[in-house]
Amino acid sequence: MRARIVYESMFGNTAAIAEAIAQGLREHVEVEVVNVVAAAEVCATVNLLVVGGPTHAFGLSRPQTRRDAAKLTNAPVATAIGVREWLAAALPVSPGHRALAFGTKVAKPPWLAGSAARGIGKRLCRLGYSLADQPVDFLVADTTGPLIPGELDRARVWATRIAHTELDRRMHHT
Ligand SMILES: Cc1cc2nc3c(=O)[nH]c(=O)nc-3n(C[C@H](O)[C@H](O)[C@H](O)COP(=O)(O)O)c2cc1C
Repeated sequence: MRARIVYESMFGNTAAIAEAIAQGLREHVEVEVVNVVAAAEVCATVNLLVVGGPTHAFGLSRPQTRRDAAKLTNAPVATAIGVREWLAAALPVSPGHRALAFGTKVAKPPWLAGSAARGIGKRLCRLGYSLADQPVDFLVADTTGPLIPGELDRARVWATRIAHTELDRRMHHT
C-alpha cells in the first residue's frame, strides 16, 4: 500500500504534523511527503492521499493570507500556491479512492470557528474520495507555533490507527 502526504505550511507546524503522520503510516505503508509547492497532479498509483494545511481566516489559505503570513517570518514562504489551489486543479477520481484530511489551527480561543481540515475534507469528497476518517485539527499555541505538547504524538498515533484500518479494509475487499 502506498500513501502520499501533500501539505502546505507557512511556519513549519503543519509540515511537522505531516512528518509525524508519515512516521505513523510508515510502520505499515510506503509513504511520500510532498510540499504542495512541489506536488504535481494527484498520483493515480497512490492508495491513500493525505492532504493538510494551516487554517487561515477560518478556512484554507488564500494568496492574500499567505502574503500576510509571509510578513510574520523571515523564512521563505510560498505564496503563489496552496492546498486550496492544488485541490481546485485536481481531477475527480473514480469511486473507491481513499483520502485523509488534516489541518492546524490556534488552540485559543477554543471557540474560534473554522478549520482548514474540514475544508480540505469537503473538497476531497467533492473530487470523489471517500475519507478514511473525520478531518482532524492539530493545535498550535500561537500563529507561528509552536504546536501544543502532545500533538506530534497524536498525529503519529492517528496515522498508525488509520494504516491498520486501511490495510484491514483492503484485505477484506480483495
Ligand atoms: C493570515 C493568517 C490567518 C489565520 N487565521 C486563523 C483562523 O482563522 N483560525 C485559526 O485557528 N488560526 C488562524 N491562523 C493561525 C494558523 O492556523 C497558524 O499560523 C498555522 O496553524 C500554523 O501552521 P504552519 O506553521 O504550518 O503555517 C491564521 C494565521 C495566519 C498567518
